[in-house]
Amino acid sequence: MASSPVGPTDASKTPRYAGLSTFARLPRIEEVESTDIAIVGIPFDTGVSYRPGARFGPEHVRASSRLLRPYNPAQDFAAWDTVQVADAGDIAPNPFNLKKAVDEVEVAATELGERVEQILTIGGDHTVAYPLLKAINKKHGPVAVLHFDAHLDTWDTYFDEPITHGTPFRRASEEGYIDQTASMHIGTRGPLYGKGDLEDDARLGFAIITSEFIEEEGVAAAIERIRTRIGDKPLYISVDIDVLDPSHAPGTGTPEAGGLTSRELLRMIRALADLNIVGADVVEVAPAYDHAQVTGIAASHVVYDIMTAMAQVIDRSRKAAE
Ligand SMILES: N=C(N)NCCCC(=O)O
Ligand SMILES: [Zn+2]
Ligand SMILES: [Zn+2]
Repeated sequence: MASSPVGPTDASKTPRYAGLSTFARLPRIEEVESTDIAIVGIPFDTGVSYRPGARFGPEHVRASSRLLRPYNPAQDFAAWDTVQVADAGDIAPNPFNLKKAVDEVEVAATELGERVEQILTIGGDHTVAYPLLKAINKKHGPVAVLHFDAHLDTWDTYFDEPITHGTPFRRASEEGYIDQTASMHIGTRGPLYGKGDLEDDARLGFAIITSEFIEEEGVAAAIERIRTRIGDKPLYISVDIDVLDPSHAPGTGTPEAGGLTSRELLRMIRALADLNIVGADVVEVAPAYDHAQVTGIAASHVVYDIMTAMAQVIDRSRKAAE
């Protein structure tokens, strides 16, 4: 872009607790000439199987993101100096009809994707990953999905319904949006419906790094496996905040004991900054069960580190084109 990017409201001039909420107090998309990375909320939770409330996730993550600062030392990168990041507001799909809702998300994400380089979504329940992958498929073809979650989310139906927050990656795999040789779940744990769940999941193209593996072998070993499987394939990152232990993320709809720490999750995300990231979502923040923004802050930092990694991807490709 010609002019330098518009950054967030200056916290040394306007206190960070003042003003309307955008992610990290960044400008709204209408306020800038062109946008490289759009942060967009999807307040939606009609797909949940247990505790509702993820429809209030986007506003909670935005409110919990006010303390973020411009320079990310963990990636040695200042995203907002380099690319234009803006808050694109919310995609607000039909709350009463799941089929209509996923179609609306797909259309809105496709349109937004034509205007910006990358979209980083704040959910919303995990249902939204299905239409988001459908939209990204039109731009990039099948993508490697790196899915951080306590759950597989490759189940078939609930109450005979195919579109739910427990089924997005099965639908996406069946419809050909994911690269079945390069996709993975990270942080999986907890009870399943049966052993067949794992067989179905493998058939749908996912490898698994369990929460237990990370405890036993360590984060470095997990990173090594992720990098080997994904390589330079176009990469979509989907983070269900329930991948974190409930002590790190109580504010979510289907919590499972024995999860990751926020430190482990952030370290894995930072290690992916040189991969070919093409899109991401952070979902399942349900503020009614949160306390002191514990979950909101964890989610806002996950968004921040993914955003920084995305900005590095854009910066690299611009430098290579020069
Ligand atoms: N995507 C999330 N968070 N949860 C899926 C759990 C589906 C179930 O109740 O079996
Ligand atoms: Zn989950
Ligand atoms: Zn999930």
